[in-house]
Amino acid sequence: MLSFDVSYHWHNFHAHYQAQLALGVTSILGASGGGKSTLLSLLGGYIEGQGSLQFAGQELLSLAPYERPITTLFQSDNLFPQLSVWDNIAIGLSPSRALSQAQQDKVNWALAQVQLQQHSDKFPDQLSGGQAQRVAIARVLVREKPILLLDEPFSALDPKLRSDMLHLIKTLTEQYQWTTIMVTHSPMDAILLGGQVLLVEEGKVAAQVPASVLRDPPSDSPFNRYLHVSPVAK
Ligand SMILES: Nc1ncnc2c1ncn2[C@@H]1O[C@H](COP(=O)(O)OP(=O)(O)OP(=O)(O)O)[C@@H](O)[C@H]1O
Repeated sequence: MLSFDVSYHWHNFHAHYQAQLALGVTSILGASGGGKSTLLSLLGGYIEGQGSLQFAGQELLSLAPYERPITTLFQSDNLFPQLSVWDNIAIGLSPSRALSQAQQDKVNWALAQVQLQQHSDKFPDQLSGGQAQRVAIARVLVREKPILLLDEPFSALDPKLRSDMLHLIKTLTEQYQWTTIMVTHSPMDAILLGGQVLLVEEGKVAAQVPASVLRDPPSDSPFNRYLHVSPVAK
């Protein structure tokens, strides 16, 4: 269980997020400027908030990003351009990339999980956008952190690749029992991933529902405003 009760202030933007997230996937939806990325940055430790952030009984808010049981996957720029695919994954295990045999086996295993064994000697500028994100996912795999934060990681990909990636994240989250939190602008992505959905508005968690509710929200759902569904028309 990941639970948070965190406040953050930036000029006129006053946020106070509260929620409890079970294992599995949670998507974060909400209008632009509502505070989705700010919430993710607070969880990852990239900005400083006040309050409490607990995972499996441990308080995380006072920890630096690298001390938290968290990996973040950004929209792009997840890879080091001067390192090969192999080294980009190896660096998740050791900053020096001097790996034991067991660690090398793990890199190979992660490459196989994302089906990039043939590409291990390539460099990021030789990869497609989807391949680059799969390398970043392989690094998430070897790091073995139980919480994965995704900030619109697949929005630059074409629809087929995007749905492949979402399936991969869904499968890996179930297989490794991660707590995965993804910011997205697409209700369809949230439905595809399943799990829970948070609606973030004006710096608050305005609603938390199972993703399946988005298919046909009840007439009094706060999601209607966001989805542009008129309660009268329903
Ligand atoms: N460190 C910061 N620097 C600049 N703006 C900030 C910062 N922290 C918060 N804000 C403000 O916080 C508000 C929420 O922004 P945030 O990026 O979290 O929203 P969002 O829901 O992710 O939006 P979008 O969907 O457009 O990415 C904005 O008004 C933004 O200007």
